[in-house]
Amino acid sequence: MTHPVSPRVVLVGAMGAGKTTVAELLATSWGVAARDTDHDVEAAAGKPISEIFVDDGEQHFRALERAAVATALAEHDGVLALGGGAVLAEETRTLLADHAVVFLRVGLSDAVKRVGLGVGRPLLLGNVRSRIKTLLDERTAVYEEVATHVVDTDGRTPAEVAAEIEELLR
Ligand SMILES: Nc1ncnc2c1ncn2[C@@H]1O[C@H](COP(=O)(O)OP(=O)(O)O)[C@@H](O)[C@H]1O
Ligand SMILES: O=C(O)C1=C[C@@H](OP(=O)(O)O)[C@@H](O)[C@H](O)C1
Ligand SMILES: [Mg+2]
Repeated sequence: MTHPVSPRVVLVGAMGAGKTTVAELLATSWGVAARDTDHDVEAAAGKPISEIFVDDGEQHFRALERAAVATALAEHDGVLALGGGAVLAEETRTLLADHAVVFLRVGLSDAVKRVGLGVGRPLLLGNVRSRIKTLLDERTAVYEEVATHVVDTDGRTPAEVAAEIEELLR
């Protein structure tokens, strides 16, 4: 790791992979802080993600997200969860290149079960299943590209996923 401050691990993957949930579990286990770029974006905008999309558009959300990721990578030394689309930005992929990055892999059917109606996730408006399928098809190769480790989450509890990450990074 070439940075004075760096997250112990950065979690990437699709909506419903469990990034936010597993980040909290890992951080608790390690006695460090969990941080989530979605929360940082909401704090910066002063409103929930769904409202940012409606009021300001996805492009504005992505700009706030790029800035939130860059700041968090530079100053957070705990566990960092990204939003599912953060890795679409080339700038973010470049910044991730010298970090420990775990791709939490989730298949279509578990992802659909976990996100429910998709409330709070504006990209899932409409048919949740077909939206997730499209996003998995478009993005899986990108998650693989940025990852230093891959962990399967299908049929496993968040605690099991967190335990595997601890083992991998031990
Ligand atoms: N391994 C898992 N098994 C079952 N449910 C999970 C798992 N991981 C997360 N969840 C649930 O799925 C939903 C989405 O999880 P979340 O952590 O917000 O995912 P992400 O941040 O990757 O979109 C939450 O309700 C969470 O409790
Ligand atoms: O995949 C995406 O483009 C998005 C994922 C969401 O985060 P989670 O992956 O934590 O749900 C959130 O950043 C926003 O709704 C867009
Ligand atoms: Mg999340």
